[in-house]
Amino acid sequence: MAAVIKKVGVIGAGQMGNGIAHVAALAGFDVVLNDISTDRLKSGMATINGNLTRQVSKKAVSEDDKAKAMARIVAGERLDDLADCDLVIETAVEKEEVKRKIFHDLCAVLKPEAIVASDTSSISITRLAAATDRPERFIGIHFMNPVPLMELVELIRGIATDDQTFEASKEFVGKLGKQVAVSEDFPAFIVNRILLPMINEAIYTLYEGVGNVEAIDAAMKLGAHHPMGPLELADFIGLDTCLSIMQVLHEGLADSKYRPCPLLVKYVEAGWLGRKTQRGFYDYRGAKPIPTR
Ligand SMILES: CC(=O)CC(=O)SCCNC(=O)CCNC(=O)[C@H](O)C(C)(C)COP(=O)(O)OP(=O)(O)OC[C@H]1O[C@@H](n2cnc3c(N)ncnc32)[C@H](O)[C@@H]1OP(=O)(O)O
Ligand SMILES: NC(=O)C1=CN([C@@H]2O[C@H](COP(=O)(O)OP(=O)(O)OC[C@H]3O[C@@H](n4cnc5c(N)ncnc54)[C@H](OP(=O)(O)O)[C@@H]3O)[C@@H](O)[C@H]2O)C=CC1
Repeated sequence: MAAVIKKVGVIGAGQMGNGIAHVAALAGFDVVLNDISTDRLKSGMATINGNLTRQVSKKAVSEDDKAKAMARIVAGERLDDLADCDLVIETAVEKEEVKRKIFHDLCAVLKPEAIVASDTSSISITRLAAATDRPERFIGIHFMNPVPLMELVELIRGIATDDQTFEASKEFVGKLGKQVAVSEDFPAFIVNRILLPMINEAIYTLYEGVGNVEAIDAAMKLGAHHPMGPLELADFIGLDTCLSIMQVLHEGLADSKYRPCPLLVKYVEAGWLGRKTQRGFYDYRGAKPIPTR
């Protein structure tokens, strides 16, 4: 029988972490949101409040449900605050060494029967599971951005993930009102295996001067009916995350077709990570985004 999940811990209060806390609380789960930074925790809570307020104004959520959801989320600054969670989802930066350290420290305080999951965009679930004391209760639960709006969640089993963990995770995702796509544990899974090479190619198209930022985004929005242009989407995802995913694909599949575009590397080195730092392929500091190339 699948384990019963009532209390969910979320590690990392960035764009994915606050989105996951938002949808879990709205679905009736008790949530503990954790981050190493107190400021990030505060801004994560404020973002959830703002997004719920927007849903109330659109009549997608009632005032009462918003208040109940906010009351279900507790901000916890220490990993100890997650000790009695039934499921903990890690959504810290896309860096394997950071995630491995989190899992090591988390497992020391988390109740043994709890499930541990990662929202990683690309990193091997089997390898991350090996950094825990419970590889059989470890799984990839990969949400899409923006979490409150996107319908899909990928579920990725590591080599040791047991059936109870998979079933409990599937049931949890269903309770959030999302659809599951099951992916094998290959670099970047399904969505990012397809999406990120497209984004990387758009950056090469810019790098080689085939088109400027506006032309490339307009081409894919109007010519292929994508809701966002690939460069706008890269800024939305975060250029650091895009680069990490391309590096995992390049190293994991050892194929030069996944070589990260040098221009993407340059933007990340400049600290121009997209919307989250106010500058990427667009500059977001003014009233309207301005292309940076
Ligand atoms: C990198 C990875 O590992 C995996 C990934 O996630 S890859 C990224 C996947 N995501 C995508 O590809 C997103 C592509 N973009 C889109 O689908 C759309 O642009 C979008 C859904 C994000 C926004 O759509 P839009 O029509 O341009 O925006 P906008 O009009 O501002 O908002 C649409 C609605 O969403 C709501 N909304 C926007 N952001 C929201 C949020 N964070 N929370 C709640 N509601 C939100 C708005 O209130 C609005 O509601 P109504 O339709 O009721 O008016
Ligand atoms: N962006 C996207 O579109 C998607 C991203 N993902 C994945 O989700 C994860 C998070 O991405 P995203 O939310 O965009 O990134 P963000 O940069 O928005 O958020 C990451 C958060 O984790 C915090 N953090 C860093 N180290 C730790 C730690 N040791 N303990 C607790 N918190 C920590 C960061 O704090 P600080 O800034 O202070 O370092 C930050 O608040 C990544 O693995 C990413 O690949 C999955 C799906 C979509």
